[in-house]
Amino acid sequence: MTDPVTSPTTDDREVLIQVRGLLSQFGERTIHENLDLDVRRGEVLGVVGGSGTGKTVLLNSIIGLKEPEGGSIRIFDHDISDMTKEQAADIERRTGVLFQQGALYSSLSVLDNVASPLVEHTKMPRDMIRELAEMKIAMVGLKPESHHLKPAELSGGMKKRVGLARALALDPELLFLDEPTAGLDPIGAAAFDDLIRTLSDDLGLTVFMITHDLDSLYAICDQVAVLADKHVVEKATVQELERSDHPWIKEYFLGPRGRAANKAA
Ligand SMILES: Nc1ncnc2c1ncn2[C@@H]1O[C@H](COP(=O)(O)OP(=O)(O)OP(=O)(O)O)[C@@H](O)[C@H]1O
Repeated sequence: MTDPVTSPTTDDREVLIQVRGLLSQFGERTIHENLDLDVRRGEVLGVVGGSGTGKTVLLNSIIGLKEPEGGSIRIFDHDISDMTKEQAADIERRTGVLFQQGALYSSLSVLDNVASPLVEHTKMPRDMIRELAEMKIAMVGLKPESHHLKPAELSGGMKKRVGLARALALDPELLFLDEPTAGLDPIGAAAFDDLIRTLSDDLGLTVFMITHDLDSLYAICDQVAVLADKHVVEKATVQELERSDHPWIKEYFLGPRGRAANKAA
């Protein structure tokens, strides 16, 4: 089995996220126990696991929305349990998040949604904020006609793109995506995969992406972390995982859907 922490052993890129011995609980229920994970700069990491294995709880723990019951999490080399307000704000600025449901402000236009992190975190003049927001909207492939639309007037794919534009508003180094292609048709999902890969290549982004979408793993992920048995059982390339002996991984990659995704890749 591949060691989730040290694989690949020759990789000396900076570790942007380091999780050690994570313990996550809700009341009596333990979701994570002894979970270790490293995410290195420039990596596009897919996070997979059965439903309810704690992928979103892991994301929320890393970005500080859920306090761990034990273990440590370092992000940009800061221990998240021991940060000043300034350090926390700095990390927030360097991090973009696309939540599963997009989490757009329903009363704000597309332009104002994308501008909102710039308004909150910078002192830039209004004109400059507008210009930057327009740039991000173009970057995710949306036309200027979308600027004044409200979220209720957008398709699922457009909402995801607006959420992504907002996540990119502050030029983050690290991007978290929670099931970005869920709910998209296969063509929309493939287009979104391409967009994420292009952005990560062009901007040198490090990506932490929760997904159930095997096509996305094959299309864009350098590494895949598998959550099972309350921890990361393997972190490796998809090609390495195809040879894993772990029963869930075997079923996932070598079952009918896995074989189809492999063929298509
Ligand atoms: N706020 C909460 N209070 C109590 N239990 C919670 C809370 N948030 C999550 N859980 C539980 O933690 C477990 C892991 O949830 P999580 O959403 O991380 O799973 P997941 O792997 O992302 O699942 P899916 O693939 O279905 O989205 C689930 O059993 C869920 O019910």
